[in-house]
Amino acid sequence: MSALTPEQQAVVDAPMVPLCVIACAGSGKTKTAVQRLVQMRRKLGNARGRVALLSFSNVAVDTFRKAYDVLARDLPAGVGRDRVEIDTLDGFITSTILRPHGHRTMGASQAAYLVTGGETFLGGFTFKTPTYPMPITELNVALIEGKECFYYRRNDDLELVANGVARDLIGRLGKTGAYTHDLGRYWAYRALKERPELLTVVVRRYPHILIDEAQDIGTVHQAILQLLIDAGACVTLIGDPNQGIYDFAGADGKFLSEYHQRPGVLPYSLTRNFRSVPQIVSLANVLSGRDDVAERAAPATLHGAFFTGYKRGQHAQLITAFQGVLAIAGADAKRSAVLCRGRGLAEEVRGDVAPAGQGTVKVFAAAAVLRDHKKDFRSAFQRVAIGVAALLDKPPHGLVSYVTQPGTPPARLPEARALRRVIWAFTRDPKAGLPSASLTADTQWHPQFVANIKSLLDKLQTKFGLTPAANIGLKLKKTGLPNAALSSSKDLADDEAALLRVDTVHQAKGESLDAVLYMTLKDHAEELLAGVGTEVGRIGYVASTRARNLLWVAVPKNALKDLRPLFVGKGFQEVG
Ligand SMILES: Nc1ncnc2c1ncn2[C@@H]1O[C@H](COP(=O)(O)OP(=O)(O)OP(=O)(O)O)[C@@H](O)[C@H]1O
Repeated sequence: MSALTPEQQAVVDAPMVPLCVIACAGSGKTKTAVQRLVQMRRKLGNARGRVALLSFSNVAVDTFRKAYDVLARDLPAGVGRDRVEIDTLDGFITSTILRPHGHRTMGASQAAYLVTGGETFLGGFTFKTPTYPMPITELNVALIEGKECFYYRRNDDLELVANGVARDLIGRLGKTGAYTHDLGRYWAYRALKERPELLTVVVRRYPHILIDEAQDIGTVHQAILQLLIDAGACVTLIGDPNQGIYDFAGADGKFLSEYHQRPGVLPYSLTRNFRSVPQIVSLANVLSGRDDVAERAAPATLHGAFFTGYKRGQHAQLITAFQGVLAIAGADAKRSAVLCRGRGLAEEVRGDVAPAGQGTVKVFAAAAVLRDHKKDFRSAFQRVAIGVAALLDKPPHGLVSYVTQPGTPPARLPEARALRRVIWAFTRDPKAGLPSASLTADTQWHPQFVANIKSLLDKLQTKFGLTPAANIGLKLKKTGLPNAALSSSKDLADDEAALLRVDTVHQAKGESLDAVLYMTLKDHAEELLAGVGTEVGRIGYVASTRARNLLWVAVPKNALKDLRPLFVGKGFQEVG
């Protein structure tokens, strides 16, 4: 494992008191938190009491558990290395408070159990709204300055439910022992608040609690933590307030950002970004008003932050262009993504995504399979265009999309139509162009392909002035091709199925991606450019900071004129 930086080490070695660690994107919070856990365990020796390391997603918990298993092997014998609890915050609340003790507060005769909405008996648990009755699974709780507040969501708005009505309904359901995700936290809070002896037991068992991604702590979580803190728990928070994207759940990041103001809490910060190239770290600094440092040097391949326009309903053209650039930037399509602010847009875009390959020769090999096996000439052509662009030295921006999409090419690419004809001819011709997928891939298909693609590249140079890339020999290596007919290769069939992933930003939280295409509507882009003051701004910030090498922000074409100066002002370059 790589060495810790001095600022990471300072967090790990800090005294055994509550810490507030404010960290930038890509700063290695995971590594720091798990090393801190090991160090705490080491310092505690055989003392009774467990240390809890809590986060918000199962993926994060899994990563923590694996890392702890490895690191804990170095703990000296006799140290209570098993006295740790690694879980989600909700998992911890459920297993330590709600399941064993919740039923008493709920007035139930059996242990508390989760309901998710499909249970038939829930039909009797609804609340009135101005339109139609809502099921109790839609009822949410917040605790604002110690006061309970009940609400449900209608589209993007929060609608309040009268306290008396909500309490009555929750109480009735509670008597059956059932709780929903949201109500589970509420009952756990009430159990701790109403039974001081229970609070004492929990704090004695968990005197130290570390919380990662602490910007996501919601209001009921906060109230539970406050009770634990008041009863003597030593709580450390690690997170990035600029990545708080659960405002709607009452998590506005303030609990984290103001935590250091409390007496006895020591402030720490992590300011070195290990994930992104310097250009993307600079952009993140401009957006967040921070001054973080890029640990990585700029690579020789295409990288940085770009913006471009797209026509509504024509996502395919944009995504094809992005895929063309992925190959040029050496980004792995499987570790890249198209990200959207909301689920609706993600679904709309998902319908349009073209297949992605891996490595330039594989792009062509997959094209041959698509043509000969699936008779899908269009996709084969698209693949060939992507592959050809990847073999050129600085291909003109937008080359792939202008070659593959019908329509008038721009003035700066007058040759796009003629190029289209040449690449089509190559795609269709198994003799002088893309060899047949029925040939043995490594011994027959590959040599013929290399000869034909080289003569295509010669033609592109003499006719269109397009120069082949310098490392062409390397790019045309046959690595990964099987000693069997191409069309029988399972690997390639899998590649064909592999789509460039389209997700919401929320789904990509915590990830590192080679390249990100953040697909926006005008207001999403405006808020991204305005910084991290709003939730949509922070969603844009999270999307941008997932990118290791390449970030494209796409806006509807009709918004481009208004937004161009703003993008340029923040340091983005325009695609093409
Ligand atoms: N000291 C270090 N030396 C080298 N690489 C490191 C170091 N610390 C962290 N990293 C690497 O930095 C990358 C980012 O780390 P991580 O995913 O934990 O970031 P993060 O702080 O959780 O980011 P975000 O909040 O943006 O999701 C990982 O690839 C990790 O291995």
